[in-house]
Amino acid sequence: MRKLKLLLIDDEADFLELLRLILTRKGYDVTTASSGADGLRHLQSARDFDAVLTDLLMDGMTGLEVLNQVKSDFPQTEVIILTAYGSIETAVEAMKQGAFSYYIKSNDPEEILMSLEKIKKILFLESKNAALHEAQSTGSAMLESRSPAFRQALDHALKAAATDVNVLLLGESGVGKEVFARFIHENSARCQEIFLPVNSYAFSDSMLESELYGHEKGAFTGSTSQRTGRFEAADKGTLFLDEIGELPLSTQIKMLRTIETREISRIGSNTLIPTDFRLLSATNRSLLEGIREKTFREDLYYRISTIIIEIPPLRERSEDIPLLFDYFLEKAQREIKKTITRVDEGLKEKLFRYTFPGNVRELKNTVERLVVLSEDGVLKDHGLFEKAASAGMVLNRPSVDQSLRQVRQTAERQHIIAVIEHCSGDLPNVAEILEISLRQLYNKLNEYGIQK
Ligand SMILES: Nc1ncnc2c1ncn2[C@@H]1O[C@H](COP(=O)(O)OP(=O)(O)OP(=O)(O)O)[C@@H](O)[C@H]1O
Repeated sequence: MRKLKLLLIDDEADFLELLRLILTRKGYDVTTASSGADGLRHLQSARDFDAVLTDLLMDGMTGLEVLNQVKSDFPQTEVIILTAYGSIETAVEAMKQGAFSYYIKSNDPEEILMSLEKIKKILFLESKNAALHEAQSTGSAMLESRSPAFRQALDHALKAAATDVNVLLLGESGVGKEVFARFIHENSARCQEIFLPVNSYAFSDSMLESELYGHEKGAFTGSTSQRTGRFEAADKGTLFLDEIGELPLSTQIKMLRTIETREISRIGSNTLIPTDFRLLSATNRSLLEGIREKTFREDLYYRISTIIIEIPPLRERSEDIPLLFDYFLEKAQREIKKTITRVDEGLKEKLFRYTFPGNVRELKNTVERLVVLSEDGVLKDHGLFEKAASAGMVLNRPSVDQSLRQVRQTAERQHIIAVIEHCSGDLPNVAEILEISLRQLYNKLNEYGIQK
């Protein structure tokens, strides 16, 4: 855990220096100020002190005034009142006004250390709870599926959750790789511990290493305080590395060692710190191609991919669009606080035939947008798909690396599912519309893995 950052305020220079020495030796990061006004200037410029220790009786601004100012401007910062024996009553009054504790200057300094240890524990629990809350608040998902390929992926995820092995999640952007990672974590023995996502894209190469490994104060320009990295913070829990294909080669080498030894050292330190994390990774790029092009290390690939789970794009499980649509519609109504009483029939048809290049994320965003635009409880398409088409996202537009056969199969599969939905599962009727025999229809259903 990082050092607590303290501000000491006292106009008695000798006592200030003595306390500074004691606390610095105990490993605290200490700043001193000789008056209340000077202290507030430090607070305003640094803004991230964990605790202020202030004398009560000072010329100019008193300790009580400092306390009130801190509590109104920096409510997260705790205040410990330092006082001489004669003014205990005022110190007690300070506690009523929000001080964390008070210390009588003639007593054993051990008392101050105990108060600071308590603050440290509270801060640690708060940060852990915040991370856990963040992890759980986005944890809900719609994992029911009629698609055999998606159900198989889920089944593999559940089996992987029962073990502690490294899992690599593959799939296009927006298919739900992070949703799967959370699902694995929540079904694993580590479910009570932290789930920590890191997106390699979000950081520059140099920042990424410090994000993963942490750093000591002064390890590089700008590192003004010590920082715990994600590998260390994920101890006992699960670390989810998204976009792993984007890792720079230097970080890949370092990571390989970390995965093998389960030890890290912060940048600027040689001390090895053990950490027991479970690693889940994801990418929407071909890592095998990366290996061929020498942008991804083969040894790291084998380390992170004990189990590989491939999540199909939404266009290959379009039978799930109605389920997902209902799920997101319900959610959007709750969040946006609008009630939808009717969905335009034409809209459902269009949604169903659209290929969703942005996958589940795009479906979710589309539904949210339509709920916002809805009037009188009616959900209409508002020309959204025409706009998408004119912007180049033509309905059913295949990606350029697909063969004609693949394009034909995707289109056929979607069309068959749409007609089954239209005929409420009446297969003879479906065969008639498609102008094929019932036997040919059954063959197609088997070929495309469509549930009847
Ligand atoms: N099965 C699902 N149930 C509910 N929401 C889902 C589901 N799958 C995806 N989503 C939603 O779609 C969005 C994208 O999901 P997620 O971030 O997991 O995708 P991803 O594959 O990791 O994307 P990227 O590669 O861009 O990081 C999120 O808002 C997520 O909540």
